[in-house]
Amino acid sequence: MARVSTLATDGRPEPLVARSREIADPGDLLGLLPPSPDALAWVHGGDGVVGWGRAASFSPDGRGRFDAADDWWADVVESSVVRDEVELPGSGLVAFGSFTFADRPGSSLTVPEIVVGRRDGRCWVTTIGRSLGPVPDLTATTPSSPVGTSFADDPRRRAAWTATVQKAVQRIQAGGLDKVVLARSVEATFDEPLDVRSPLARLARTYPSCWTFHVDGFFGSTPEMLVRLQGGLVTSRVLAGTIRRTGDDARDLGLAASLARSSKDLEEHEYAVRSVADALAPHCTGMNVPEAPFVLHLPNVMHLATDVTGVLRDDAGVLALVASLHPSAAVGGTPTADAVRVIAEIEGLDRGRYAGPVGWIGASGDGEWGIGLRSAQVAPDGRSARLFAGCGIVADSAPADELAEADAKLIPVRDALT
Ligand SMILES: C=C(O[C@@H]1C=C(C(=O)O)C=C[C@H]1O)C(=O)O
Repeated sequence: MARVSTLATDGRPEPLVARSREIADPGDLLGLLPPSPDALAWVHGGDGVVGWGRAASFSPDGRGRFDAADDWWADVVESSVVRDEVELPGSGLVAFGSFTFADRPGSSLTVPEIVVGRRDGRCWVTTIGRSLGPVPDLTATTPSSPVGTSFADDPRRRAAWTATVQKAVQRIQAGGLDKVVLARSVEATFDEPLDVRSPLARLARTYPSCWTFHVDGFFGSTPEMLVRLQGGLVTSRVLAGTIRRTGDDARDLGLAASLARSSKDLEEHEYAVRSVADALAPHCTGMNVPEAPFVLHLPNVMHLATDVTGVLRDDAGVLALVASLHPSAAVGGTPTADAVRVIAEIEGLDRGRYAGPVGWIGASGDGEWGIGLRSAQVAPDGRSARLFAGCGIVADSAPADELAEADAKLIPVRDALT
């Protein structure tokens, strides 16, 4: 089932006209966003795309949501007229999107009316609509900081989650399962409706090596690239295996070395890399799957990381690759289908878009989709947000350590909201 919100009388998307023009550097991309829930963002180290307005949108749901989105996008592209004077990833016609983790309603693809992008020192603006629009005024505004944030994370909820982790450990020890990724959520409330541009700016400043995103109130800064397709090159950054930082650099280096030698973490990592490599293999030739991971250092945690690459050998667009990859073992478990069933049974949480794919697609089918981690979903009235974090549970996981790891993964959004 899917709902198309922009329809011509024949049931197809209305034709759009998109034009991208190079512009002088407009400054920080996130600073240009208007104070509106329509704001869309995907930025990484100052580069990326931001957008606003709604030229067209689509809300697919259920198991077929990726294929439905891919078909809708093909129709939009086919019926549109695109004049791209920039020809960089993210210029021309683009849609931003976010998909639910589970086969449920709540996913969306949105073609904005205005997109502003930056890549390697070049900047552009794209206007999208029923007819050719003028270049808008691009002025930065200062977002309002969150007011009166409080988090509901009492000892009872924390104990309930460690009991769930223990349950997962028992299920794994009983056989048939290697790993289950369990998540928890913490509700934040605010005295005034949240201006999401404020946490976005904080996240982008503090986590420049992550991808900072916002789609329909779902925001965060993810370190994990589910898949990027660019000019036939496929890339995925797989993360699994985590250690908390202490704030003492020398000690953290020692911890990074122990992470790279930890058989529990290496095994957990291997499951995740395998699931990505196996999902990409039918679409790729010349795949490179490094034998050993590197350690990715973030301000709050360190992860074992592997960049898997390949050359596209079929005509799949990035959404078809997303469909093959989701959910990876990094956010589901191993074997993934069984692990996802256990998650539905014991986690007791509607993940919504958390741990689902989030990113953008261009007219050629290229695009970038991260996994929606280190994230939160803002309520429609802006007065509360639900933060999410999860951990890969294996046979010898200790529930208290997993709780501490989940706390460390909540830090980016928590800090950005206070
Ligand atoms: C599930 C999350 O993170 C995932 C789980 C990891 C782990 O268990 O070590 C590491 C990175 C992510 O793939 C999260 O951040 O919520």
